Amino acid sequence: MSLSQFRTVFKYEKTINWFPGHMAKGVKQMRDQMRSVDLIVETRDARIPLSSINPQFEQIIGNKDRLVVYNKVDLAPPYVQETMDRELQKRGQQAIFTDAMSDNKSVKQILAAAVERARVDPMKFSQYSIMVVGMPNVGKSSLINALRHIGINKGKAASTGAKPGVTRAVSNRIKVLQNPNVYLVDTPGVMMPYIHDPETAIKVALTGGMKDNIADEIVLADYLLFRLNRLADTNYCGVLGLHQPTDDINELMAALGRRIGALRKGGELDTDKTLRYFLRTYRDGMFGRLCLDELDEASIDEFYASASSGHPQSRNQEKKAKRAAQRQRALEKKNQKSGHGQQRAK
Ligand SMILES: Nc1nc2c(ncn2[C@@H]2O[C@H](COP(=O)(O)OP(=O)(O)OP(=O)(O)O)[C@@H](O)[C@H]2O)c(=O)[nH]1
Repeated sequence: MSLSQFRTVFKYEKTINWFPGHMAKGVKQMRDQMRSVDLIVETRDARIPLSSINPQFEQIIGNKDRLVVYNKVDLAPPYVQETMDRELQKRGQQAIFTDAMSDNKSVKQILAAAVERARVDPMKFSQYSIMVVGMPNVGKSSLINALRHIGINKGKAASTGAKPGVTRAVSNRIKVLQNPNVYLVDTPGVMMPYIHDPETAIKVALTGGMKDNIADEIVLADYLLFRLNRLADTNYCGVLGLHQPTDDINELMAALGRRIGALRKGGELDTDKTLRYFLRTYRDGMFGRLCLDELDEASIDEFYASASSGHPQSRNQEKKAKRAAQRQRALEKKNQKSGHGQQRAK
């Protein structure tokens, strides 16, 4: 079968939601501290320039001065920068594109923007405060560490990690520059309380924005395969050692499992190991620089139109989301308690 005969739509109806207690608490802390902050750096993931926009931040940020930072540009194709720069300008927003891990020059632009603003107001010169917000795992803490290193040549101040949800509370102020004195506040990654579009949730999970056990990994892998084929990007065949592109995730798993030797006793395929390998290969950027969102003008306009209408959430969905969040919090509390209990019993 050739690429032109492959699926053109991805059928999946279930939405995936992840809004644990620390996020609800984080939102409250952000709101409480908003008044003492001069600038919001809203961080997004350049691989999913639209899906990493959390409309909840609109309510939190309000009219505060905002800088949009698209991080992880090293993993996204260059057209993301051109397109989103133009689209944000149209909407009166300033965007900066960064690679927090290996491009200090890109990160420095955030300091330059802060200095420019602090200079305008002498009152702010001695103390200019920035709050860094964004969805989980977009690289907020990595950016803060990079800024601190560039600004005052000091080491890590914020914990980072490949898994989402490393930062669990709003941090104390972290100094990143002297004269003007610029301080940053790190915040926990915040997900939308309810993601109404299943595809958006899959993209966020695929790029590492949700805990792995929240989403069904086979669905993530199947979606990734679908996207790679839709992009007509068959680079994955070479990377994974496949003879030809396929539209069938089970076929891909079987071939890949054999190739990497992910087999259980008796020669049965170790699906979990193979899935993890496939997802990790993508997340490490081995398939090339890919954008999972459609960035044609019509899709972008549609996204903003739907976002500005408040992503209509039915009363039922709203109630469902609240109940899911409550259940998640209760489960976390229970796990914490049983964890303490086990520690005491040791
Ligand atoms: N390739 C690439 N990886 C990055 C970049 N920035 C951060 N990372 C990686 O992305 C992962 C998440 O980074 P963090 O800085 O912990 O993300 P965070 O937004 O603070 O995460 P939460 O604690 O979930 O809010 C880590 O494995 C980082 O090494 C980047 O610009 N490029």
